[in-house]
Amino acid sequence: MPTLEANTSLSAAPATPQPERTPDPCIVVIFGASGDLTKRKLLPALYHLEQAGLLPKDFAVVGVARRPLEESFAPDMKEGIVAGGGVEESDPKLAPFVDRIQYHAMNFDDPSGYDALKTKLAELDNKYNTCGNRLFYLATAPEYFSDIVNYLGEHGMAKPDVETAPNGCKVWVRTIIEKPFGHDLNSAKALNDEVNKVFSEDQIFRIDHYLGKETVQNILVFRFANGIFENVWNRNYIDHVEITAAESIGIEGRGPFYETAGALRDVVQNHVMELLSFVAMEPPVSFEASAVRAEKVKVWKAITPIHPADTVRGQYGPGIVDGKPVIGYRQEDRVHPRSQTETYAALRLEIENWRWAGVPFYIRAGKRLAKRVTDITIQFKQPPLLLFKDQQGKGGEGVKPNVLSMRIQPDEGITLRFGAKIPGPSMNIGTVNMDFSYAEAFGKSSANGYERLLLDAMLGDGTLFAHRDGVEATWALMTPILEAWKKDPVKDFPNYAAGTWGPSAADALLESEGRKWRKL
Ligand SMILES: NC(=O)C1=CN([C@@H]2O[C@H](COP(=O)(O)OP(=O)(O)OC[C@H]3O[C@@H](n4cnc5c(N)ncnc54)[C@H](OP(=O)(O)O)[C@@H]3O)[C@@H](O)[C@H]2O)C=CC1
Ligand SMILES: O=C1O[C@H](COP(=O)(O)O)[C@@H](O)[C@H](O)[C@H]1O
Repeated sequence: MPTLEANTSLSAAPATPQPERTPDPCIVVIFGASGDLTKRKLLPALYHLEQAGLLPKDFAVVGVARRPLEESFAPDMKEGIVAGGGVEESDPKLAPFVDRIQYHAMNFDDPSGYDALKTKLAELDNKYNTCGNRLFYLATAPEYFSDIVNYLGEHGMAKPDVETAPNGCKVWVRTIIEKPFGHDLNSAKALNDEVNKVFSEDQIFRIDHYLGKETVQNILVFRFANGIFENVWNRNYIDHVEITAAESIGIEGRGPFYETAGALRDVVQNHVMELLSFVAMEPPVSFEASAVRAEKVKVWKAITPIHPADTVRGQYGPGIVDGKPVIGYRQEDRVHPRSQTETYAALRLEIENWRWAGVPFYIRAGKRLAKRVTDITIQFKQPPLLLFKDQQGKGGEGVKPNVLSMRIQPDEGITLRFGAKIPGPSMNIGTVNMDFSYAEAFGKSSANGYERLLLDAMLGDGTLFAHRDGVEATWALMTPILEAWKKDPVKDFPNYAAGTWGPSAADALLESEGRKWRKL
C-alpha cells in the first residue's frame, strides 16, 4: 500500500527528559525482589531513570524476598539491567548504581522480618541520606498484598515517623501495588478496604504498566492536543472501534498464576479497559489525577452490561509460532490437562452516552496468537454520498472507509488510511496511508513503561495509576462474564491453534454485524 510520509521535521525534536521532575531522596523497597518482574522490568527501569538523571542523588533500592540472596542479589540485578537492553557493562553510572542495591531476606508472613526490615531501612537512611522516604513496591503474588500491607501498618512503617526530615524535606511513605488487584468485584472491594485501612488513597499507586507506555499516553495527546481529530471522535463519524492486545508468547512458565487468571482477568480487566477509557473518555478539565480518573470511571460506568452472547472464549492448542512448533495450553507446566482457563477473550460492548451510543467496541486479547501487536483501530463511517461507488473493480480498490490505527506496540505509531485518486485518465481510487512512526520521529526508546510510573510514584503523581473507583468499575463489568463462563464450561477447548488469530467464533462476533477484524 502506498504511504505518504508524515512530516519528518518531527525528527528534529528528540524525546527530552524532564530534569525538573527529580524526586525527593528515597528508598525503593521491592517485595518479591527475586521474581521475574523485578529483574526483567523494575531494576532496568530504575536504571534508565538513573541514566536520564531523573533519580535523586540520595537513593537506594532494597529487594525483599524469601531466599537468602544477600551475596547474589545485586550482581543478578546488574545482569538484568544489562540484558534489559541499551546498557553496557562498562556504563560508568552502572557500578555506583548497583552499589546502592541491598537485599533483605524474610518471609512475608513472618512479623519479625518486618522489625528487622524497619531497622535496616533506618540504617540505610543514615548511610544514604534518604530522609525516611519510602516507596514500597508490592511485586508479589496477589495473595500476599493484604498481609504485607497489614504488617507494614502494624510495624509502624505505613506512615512517616516524622513529618519533616532534619534537612527540611517533607517525609512520605507510598506503596505501589501490582496487578491483578482482586480477582472479581468482591475481592477487589475487600482488598481496597484492607489497603485503605492502612494507607490513605493518596499513598496508594495501583499500577497498570500500560499506562506507562508512551503510545498509551499519546492517545490523550493525539485526542486533546489536536483540534482536528476531536471533532470527528464520536458516533456521528465513527462506525466502530477495535482494540487488539495480541501476544505470540504463551504463559512463560506462569502456569499456577495463569490457571487462576485467564485472559479476561490478566489483560482485559486492566490493560484493555485502560486503553478503552483513553479512547472513549471526555476531555478532563485538567491533567490532574482526580480529573483524569473521574472521566475514565464515567466511561466504564456507561458501558452497558456485557451479554455472554457478546463474548468469546478461546484456548490455544499446539501449533506453530515464529516457524517453531509449540505445545498447547493444556500441555504447559502445572496446567490442568482439562483446564477450562481461557487464553483468549473477545467482547463486543457499547458505551451508552452522548458521544458513543450505538458505536460497537470490539475487543480481543490472547496468548499464542499469530503475532505480538497491540492496536486500536477506529473505523470511520463512509461519506453520505458515495460519489465514486461505481469505480469499484474498475482498476482501483473503490471507496473504503477511513481507518485510524493507533499502534501501541511493537511498531509504535499512528496510521490514517484514506482513498486517493490513482494517476491516470479514470477516477480510480486506491488506498494510501499517512503514517507516523515513533522510532522515525523520536528515535527508538528502551523504556518499558515502568520508568514513567516509578518516577511518578516517587513524585507522588497518581494521574497514571488506577484509583479505587476505577478498579471496582472494571471488575463490575468483568465479574458477570466470569460468572456466566464458570456456569457454562466450554466443550471444544482447545479451540484455536497456537500461531493463529484465535477461535473462529471471534470472527463470527463481527461478521454477524457485517464487519471484520482489521488484518494486523
Ligand atoms: N512478570 C511479569 O512480567 C509481570 C508480573 N506482574 C505482577 O507482578 C507480581 C510479581 O510477578 P513475578 O515477578 O512474575 O512473580 P514471581 O513468581 O516471579 O516472584 C515472586 C516473588 O515473591 C517472593 N515470595 C513468594 N512467596 C514469598 C514469601 N512467603 N515470603 C517472601 N517472599 C516470597 C519470591 O521470593 P523467593 O524467590 O525467595 O521465593 C519472589 O521474589 C505479580 O502480582 C504479577 O501478577 C504484572 C505484570 C507483568
Ligand atoms: O500484565 C501482563 O502483561 C503482559 C503483557 O505486557 P506487554 O507490556 O508485554 O504487552 C502479559 O504478557 C502478562 O501475561 C500480563 O500479566
